[in-house]
Amino acid sequence: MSILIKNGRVLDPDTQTDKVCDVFIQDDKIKEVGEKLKVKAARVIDAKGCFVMPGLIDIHVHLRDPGLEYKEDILTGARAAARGGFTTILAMPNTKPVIDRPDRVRYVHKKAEQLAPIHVLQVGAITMGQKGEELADIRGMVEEGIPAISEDGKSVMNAQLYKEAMEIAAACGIPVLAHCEDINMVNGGCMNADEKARELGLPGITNSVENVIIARDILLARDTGAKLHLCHCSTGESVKMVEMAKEDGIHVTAEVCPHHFTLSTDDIKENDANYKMNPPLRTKEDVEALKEGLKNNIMDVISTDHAPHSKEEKSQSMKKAPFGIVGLETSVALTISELVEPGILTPMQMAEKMSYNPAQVIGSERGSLAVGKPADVVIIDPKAEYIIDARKFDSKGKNTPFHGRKVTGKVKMTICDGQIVYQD
Ligand SMILES: NC(=O)N[C@@H](CC(=O)O)C(=O)O
Ligand SMILES: [Zn+2]
Ligand SMILES: [Zn+2]
Repeated sequence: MSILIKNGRVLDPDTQTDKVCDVFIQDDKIKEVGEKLKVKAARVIDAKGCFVMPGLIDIHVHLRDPGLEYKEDILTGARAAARGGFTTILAMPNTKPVIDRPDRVRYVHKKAEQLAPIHVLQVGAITMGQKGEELADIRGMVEEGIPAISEDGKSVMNAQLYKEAMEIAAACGIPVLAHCEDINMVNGGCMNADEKARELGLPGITNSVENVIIARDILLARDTGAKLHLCHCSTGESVKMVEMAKEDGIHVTAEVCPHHFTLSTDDIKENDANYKMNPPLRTKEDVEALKEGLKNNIMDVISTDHAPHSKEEKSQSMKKAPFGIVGLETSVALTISELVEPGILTPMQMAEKMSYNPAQVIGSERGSLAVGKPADVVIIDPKAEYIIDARKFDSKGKNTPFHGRKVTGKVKMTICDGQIVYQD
């Protein structure tokens, strides 16, 4: 099959292309990029007024498969991703059982190959059962194709064990995706520790809960030479520490999730657990620091931390409900509405943070529209206005604080390996 995407604003960080032109796809590859291409194509798409970017890459997703399929499964999660403009996603290993062995990685990759419209890569856990006691078979899982290791959902609190894992990751050439949370400091907290928490009578989570582990992980990355990627950064201090680490030449990258640059603790509605996630929504000052960090490229990646839960689970009180919100189907709209429209990020920076940079973190050849690359492409109308309706999500998870929010920016089409996998 051949596809000609005409007249879009092509934004490709890899080739530094930002101009209105055409993209010609033949079979599963980018065949030609240029102005007014004279080619015969089976399908011609008019992308006038739209962004044409390399397919988006989300390196932080929870697919809940195996074992928690009532929240999400590989097929529904991958469909939600395609609808959100993503052509590659990384699935975190905090499933049931935990993905801590090669055969468990194989299960996900096999099922994804059979069912998923996009690329699903399984991340391996760091310790057996995420118990923090003994290392998982990291080398075995690398042979099975994991692009990274992570203990996401918690931190490996034993720094010596964690350091050993980082050494293995460094030797294998894969990054460590770090969830930074000192579990001893959480103390039952369920939202940011601030005036609002006192008002609501809820126990708080301080910035230090995150900051102390970020500091530790950066120091261990320096000692081990491991590639450290900091997940869901939420504090102003995290931005400062990442900046310092980069100045020192330490291999560290960092991500910010749309909810952390869109909402602050002030937006929390009383006893609505759709505002409960880990790390929690922080203060306006933190939000400003995250935006500034994204703008000046200290923060490299926008990831969703798509964390689906059932309606029953999220209908519980702020105290009782599990942490996490869905994000695959709202990320593009929030990034455009909150960062691109107000001029904080250029459209090119959006392509960097949602596609090219995440590809670099995991050493993927994707995230590029260079000739010869896999034909993973997303077409986005940056001017389309609509109201987010969680009931229309392909994800099983409807747990979002953004239901009913007016946004700008809509995914019109997602193409993966030359196949149209989503069309608005
Ligand atoms: N972010 C969350 O609030 N929850 C995630 C775990 C995690 O990403 O730490 C989950 O698995 O539900
Ligand atoms: Zn996490
Ligand atoms: Zn997560």
